Amino acid sequence: MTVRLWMRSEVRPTERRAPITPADAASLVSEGFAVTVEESAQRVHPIGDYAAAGCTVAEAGGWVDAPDDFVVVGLKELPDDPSELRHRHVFFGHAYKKQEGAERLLRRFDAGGGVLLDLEYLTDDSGRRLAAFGYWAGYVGAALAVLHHRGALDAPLRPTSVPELDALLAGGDPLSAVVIGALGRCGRGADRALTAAGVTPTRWDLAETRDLDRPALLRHEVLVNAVLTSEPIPPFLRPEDLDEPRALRTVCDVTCDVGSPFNVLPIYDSTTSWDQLARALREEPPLDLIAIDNLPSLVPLEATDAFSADLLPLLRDLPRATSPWQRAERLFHDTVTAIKETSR
Ligand SMILES: NC(=O)c1ccc[n+]([C@@H]2O[C@H](COP(=O)([O-])OP(=O)(O)OC[C@H]3O[C@@H](n4cnc5c(N)ncnc54)[C@H](O)[C@@H]3O)[C@@H](O)[C@H]2O)c1
Repeated sequence: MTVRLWMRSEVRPTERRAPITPADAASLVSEGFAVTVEESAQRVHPIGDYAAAGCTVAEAGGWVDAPDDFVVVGLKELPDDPSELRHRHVFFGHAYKKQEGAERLLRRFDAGGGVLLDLEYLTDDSGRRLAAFGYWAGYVGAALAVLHHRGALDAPLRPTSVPELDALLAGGDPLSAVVIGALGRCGRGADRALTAAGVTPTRWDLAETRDLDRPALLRHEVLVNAVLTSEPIPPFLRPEDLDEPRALRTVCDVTCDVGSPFNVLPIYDSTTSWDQLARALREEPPLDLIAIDNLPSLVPLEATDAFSADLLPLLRDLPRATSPWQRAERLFHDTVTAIKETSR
């Protein structure tokens, strides 16, 4: 049976990324998938490239009326309507950590008989995520940290590209930087930006933070935090550490776990944004924080291409319902069941 995919347009006007590139859509079409792509005013790849790849073009928001067997693929949130969701949807639902609106979203699926196959929970057998934007998030986070530190960046930020950022990073004054979570996706991306800036960072991962040396951390001018932890660990910096002697002037928290019990940087209480890039945590000596939670959207082309390359093999496996898809579906059903039981 032909698997029919429907790539929807994103609701957020600043979201230029897409989960599937035209080239990867062409591969799917050549392998027997039917791929429909909605028009979008802001998507980084033009709709004509998808049409040329053999995709059917539909108007923005048309997925709502698509036949039941379509698998609807997107990245970020769905619009508030319809109230009942009857398709299988692949996107980042942000629905399993008690986020705002999570229960309402899951109830919409339950009411319509649809299923959320959450991109964040497509994992291999060891629990590692298979499709993620981390590399370019870390790259952009470190690039913003360096450029802000050098006074070379003005808000509001606008989507740009890696060659443009590389050019801005090249040739500035040397600085000292530490990346924590250096071996992960974001950490490796941060390393790339720092290298482009002529900086060889101190690279810390699990082994180097086991016996945390905070004074050593504070001796760096720039900190890029890129850890992913699923258990509470001692914070890397606490508010009182900021009043110790320090060279540290700029913190970029790529992890952005503000408000979570796993937060390793409980030195701030709200994120920054494209409009307000940085916030002062201390005045004398200064210490600025960057904590932007949609970093990869700032390099939409590179982020889209990398993500689609991750997602393509998973989409190919969709008809066979391989274990990542089974786990994602089980998580959805288990969570919906738990919600219904607690509200009984
Ligand atoms: N701000 C954004 O726009 C954005 C975008 C994508 C990802 N993220 C976030 O960035 C974080 C990292 O994501 P990732 O894909 O790079 O994860 P990852 O799993 O690839 O890497 C995380 C790294 O952190 C390390 N780590 C874990 N605990 C540590 C500790 N106590 N000390 C030092 N290192 C430790 C791990 O060993 C690993 O190398 C996640 O929280 C993710 O949600 C943010």
